[in-house]
Amino acid sequence: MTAIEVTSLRKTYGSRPAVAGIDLSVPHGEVFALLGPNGAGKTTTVEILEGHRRRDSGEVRVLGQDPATGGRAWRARIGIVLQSATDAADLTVAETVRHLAGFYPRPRSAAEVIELVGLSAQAKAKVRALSGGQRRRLDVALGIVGRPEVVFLDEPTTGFDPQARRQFWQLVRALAAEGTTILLTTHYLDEAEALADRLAVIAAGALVAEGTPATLGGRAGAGATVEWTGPNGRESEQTTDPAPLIARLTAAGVDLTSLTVTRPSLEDTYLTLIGEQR
Ligand SMILES: Nc1ncnc2c1ncn2[C@@H]1O[C@H](COP(=O)(O)OP(=O)(O)OP(=O)(O)O)[C@@H](O)[C@H]1O
Repeated sequence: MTAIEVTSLRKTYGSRPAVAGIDLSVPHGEVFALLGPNGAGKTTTVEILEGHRRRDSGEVRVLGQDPATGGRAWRARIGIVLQSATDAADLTVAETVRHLAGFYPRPRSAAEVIELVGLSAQAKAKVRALSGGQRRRLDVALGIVGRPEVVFLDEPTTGFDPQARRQFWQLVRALAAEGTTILLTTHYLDEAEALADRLAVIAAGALVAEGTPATLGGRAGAGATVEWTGPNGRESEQTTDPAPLIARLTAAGVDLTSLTVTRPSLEDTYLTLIGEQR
């Protein structure tokens, strides 16, 4: 059974379609990334899946349940990290996590979650005294304390420093290794590439491409650029099959340490896909 199933999802605000017929299918245990420019419809889609927003039409199932009618038991199996930060509160980090843990039937221990998100040194600090990035880590802690089967992460690492981002990636991998299904939105293409088993690009409310990080938008079959230093200086050639060219260059005595083979990055592919929509 799939963890998340979406068919012909539509949502319009006023006369403006935000989600204009999206189909998605995410199997159990997969890390799935939703990419797309500002206003593409990612948050709207995710909030409908979380049961936080009503759809106009289409079918949605999360863990077999329609989120629009999901009850408390279903909600306890879902973890949510919203785009907006946790409300500033007078509680400490540990108190906040413990408080939320009390709403779940089989929560992780507060100390474990605080450790997982790298906030142990701040456990006794008041939430309102945290920095923006620390506050975001607390959001993540609150999203996973209930040991959810599906976690929705909407731009989870916005405001993280590079070290915190890498730490967060480890956390996502650890959750995935435990079999947690993860739906992630991000504007960081390196993050999508590092974490996602599969990804989808949406633009103007429609899905424009779907695939693995290696195959998205025909990336695997895209040509490579081979560059080397020859007798006439720096030279380059585009090819879909670099091996014969490299063999030729080797036979011609080209200095191999000068040789580079580059393929379009995920960001190149993404920008091409988005550009085609404009
Ligand atoms: N509550 C709302 N009322 C009216 N319009 C809305 C509302 N929420 C979102 N929209 C509009 O719907 C469209 C999709 O917004 P959404 O927040 O889903 O995009 P997004 O892909 O998550 O963008 P971002 O990357 O900036 O977070 C946008 O045009 C936005 O202005």
